[in-house]
Amino acid sequence: MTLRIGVIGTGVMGADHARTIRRHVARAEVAALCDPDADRAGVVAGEIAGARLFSDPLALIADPGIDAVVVASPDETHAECVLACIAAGKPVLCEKPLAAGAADCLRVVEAERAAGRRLVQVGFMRRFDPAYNEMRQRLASGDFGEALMLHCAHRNASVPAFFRSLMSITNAAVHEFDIVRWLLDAEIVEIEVMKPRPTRSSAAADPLFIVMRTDKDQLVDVEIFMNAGYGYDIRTELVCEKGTLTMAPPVHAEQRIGGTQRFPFAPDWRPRFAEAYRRQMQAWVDSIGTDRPVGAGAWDGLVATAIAEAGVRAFEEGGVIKVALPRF
Ligand SMILES: NC(=O)c1ccc[n+]([C@@H]2O[C@H](COP(=O)([O-])OP(=O)(O)OC[C@H]3O[C@@H](n4cnc5c(N)ncnc54)[C@H](O)[C@@H]3O)[C@@H](O)[C@H]2O)c1
Ligand SMILES: O[C@H]1[C@H](O)[C@@H](O)[C@H](O)[C@@H](O)[C@H]1O
Repeated sequence: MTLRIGVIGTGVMGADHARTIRRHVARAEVAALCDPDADRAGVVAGEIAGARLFSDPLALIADPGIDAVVVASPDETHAECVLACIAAGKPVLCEKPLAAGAADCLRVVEAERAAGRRLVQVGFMRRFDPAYNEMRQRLASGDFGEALMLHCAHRNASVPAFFRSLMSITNAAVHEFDIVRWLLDAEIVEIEVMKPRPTRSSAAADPLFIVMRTDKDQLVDVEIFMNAGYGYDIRTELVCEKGTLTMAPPVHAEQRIGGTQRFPFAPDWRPRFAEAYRRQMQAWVDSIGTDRPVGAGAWDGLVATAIAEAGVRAFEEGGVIKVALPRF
């Protein structure tokens, strides 16, 4: 049976997800697209035969011709859409962050628990990235001993148009908050956010330097640089007792020309994580109707946003802030 997916938001990521489903995902089709910007939705619809157009996300979610939903609208719209999916009993793959704040994430966690089954997956696609998976497998092999420290850098060529200053923590670094927990199989317990001299190419506080401690006493640092200029670059180095694991940038064609050797960088995240987006979408589709959920769930979405909120406090107040999580 073909899963009929409705995609909410047809901007950069919604369009990318719709194209990924159409080109690369088996047993699924894009049955509907929704965006208040009819021109944007129309461009994507032009590439996908038979996709119906909606302007109201709640109408798309309620439509009997839709089996499952991808939410790729702005962060502050996620919670309402995901809660409506849970109420309609429809599986939803929601882009990160699960919601703009931890209180809304908690509403989602509670609604899913009340529904009694897993319906929510959060689009922390790095969990499906081949490079991160290899690092995790090698760590699990035991050959490297225990992980002690993790160095991360998250650099964008330029800041996305919709960004406000601390979205570098709530929208960008939230990827590291999730992948660090997944990679180290540990919880982040405290966070500090330092501000070096800011770049002159941005009005916002950029870059930021984040230091976290896990419940296994490991230290993690994350450089977040939203206006790095040269390209999209995600770096990770895991320091263990017996060796290190460094994520190599996926280069498709290393260049040697004019007496130089070049490693080209993509302008944004789509080429870097294309395989992760594809694997994430196929795994989500395949998991629907089974009792084997994949990827990050609503609780993971809540934890990542709770760490982000502690990070925002650390930025504003200075010093080390403990991460507070609700208990059930
Ligand atoms: N996983 C990733 O790597 C990744 C990358 C980029 C963005 N994102 C996330 O994806 C989401 C979308 O980001 P983007 O870069 O595509 O933004 P975008 O601004 O390019 O697109 C957002 C689209 O949503 C539409 N929209 C606004 N309100 C809406 C509503 N209520 N219902 C339906 N559509 C609505 C807008 O008109 C726009 O077309 C964000 O939550 C962002 O954090 C994730
Ligand atoms: O919203 C985007 C997206 O989540 C990317 O994956 C991330 O690397 C960017 O920093 C962020 O701006």
